Amino acid sequence: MVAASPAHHSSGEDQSFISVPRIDMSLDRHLVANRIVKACEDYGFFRLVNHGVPDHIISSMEEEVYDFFSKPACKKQEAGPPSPFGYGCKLIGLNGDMGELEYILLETNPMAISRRSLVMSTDPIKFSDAVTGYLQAMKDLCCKILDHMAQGLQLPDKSLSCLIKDNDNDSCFRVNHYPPFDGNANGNTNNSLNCPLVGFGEHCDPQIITIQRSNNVGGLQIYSKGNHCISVPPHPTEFCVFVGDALQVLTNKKFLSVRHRVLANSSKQSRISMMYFGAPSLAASLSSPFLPRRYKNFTWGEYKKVVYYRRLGDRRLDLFELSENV
Ligand SMILES: C=C1C[C@]23C[C@@]1(O)CC[C@H]2[C@@]12CC[C@H](O)[C@@](C)(C(=O)O1)[C@H]2[C@@H]3C(=O)O
Ligand SMILES: O=C(O)CCC(=O)C(=O)O
Ligand SMILES: [Fe+2]
Repeated sequence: MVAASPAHHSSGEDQSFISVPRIDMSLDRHLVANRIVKACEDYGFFRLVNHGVPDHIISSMEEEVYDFFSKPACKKQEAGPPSPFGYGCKLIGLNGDMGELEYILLETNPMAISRRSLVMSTDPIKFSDAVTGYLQAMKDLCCKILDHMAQGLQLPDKSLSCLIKDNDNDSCFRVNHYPPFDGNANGNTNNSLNCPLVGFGEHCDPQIITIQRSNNVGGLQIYSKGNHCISVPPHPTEFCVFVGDALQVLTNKKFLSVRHRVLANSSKQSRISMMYFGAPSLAASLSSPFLPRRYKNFTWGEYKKVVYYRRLGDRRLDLFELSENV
């Protein structure tokens, strides 16, 4: 059991009543661009409606996900351990972080997906079609969001989305399953203080942006600039967008990556989340057009190496900051 002791909370109370920005992508382009920029400046996070992703793309992907997670443990383990891709249970990354979840982490290139499908499903073609379809929709949506951001930030057209369109982009895809919480059946004897159980510990995503979709079960919390903890209600048709570390660097801190976590015991139902992490190629420089520069010069590949040697909750970007008077 992974209980969140008060020492792990970087925030005070849960400000559940604060509502996070909700952006309607079908509105006027200029309005959407400005709202996205404002949401990223204020929260590093927003919810997206009228995003244009067809229902059948989402439902085919979800069907495969439910099929996979309902297999017996020994079958799922054939797709693991994660290195970092593959099936994992409770252990997150290589440095001892634990959570109350199981997950699959996948590459996004179609060749890798079809290879992995062989161990993920008894119908590998159906599995790989569903994943490829979902990932293409996420890539398109990611580029659309980044184009709006570039417009709102008055950057050259496509200057952010070209990082994701690059054939060598390093985007990845994670599906998390937080099993239903049952205090007794889990042998959960040390939770008598009613401590929240951590499904996925507090962290920032390292990439440019993350596009998340969850089923209708809650648990996600984000930390606002003032370090207030905000519970994000689940929604069956919306996506959530998170600013990641790479975008913090590219915008020279105009946007800050959003710290977030998932509590596992807020419901007796299974929670599923599907996370598309949009990342540039390993060779891409993260240098910002905004001056004066707050970060050293480094590539996504250099940053990623640091990420994988660190603990989940570490503030990894601090290592790349330029001191104020340089
Ligand atoms: C503990 C870790 C897991 C992680 C790599 C890391 O060393 C630190 C960042 C973690 C994270 C968080 C966001 C994504 O879920 C993820 C895939 C990523 O890119 O960075 C995970 C990594 C992982 O699970 O391997
Ligand atoms: O399950 C969620 O909604 C968030 C998971 C998460 O933060 C991650 O996979 O990086
Ligand atoms: Fe995350």
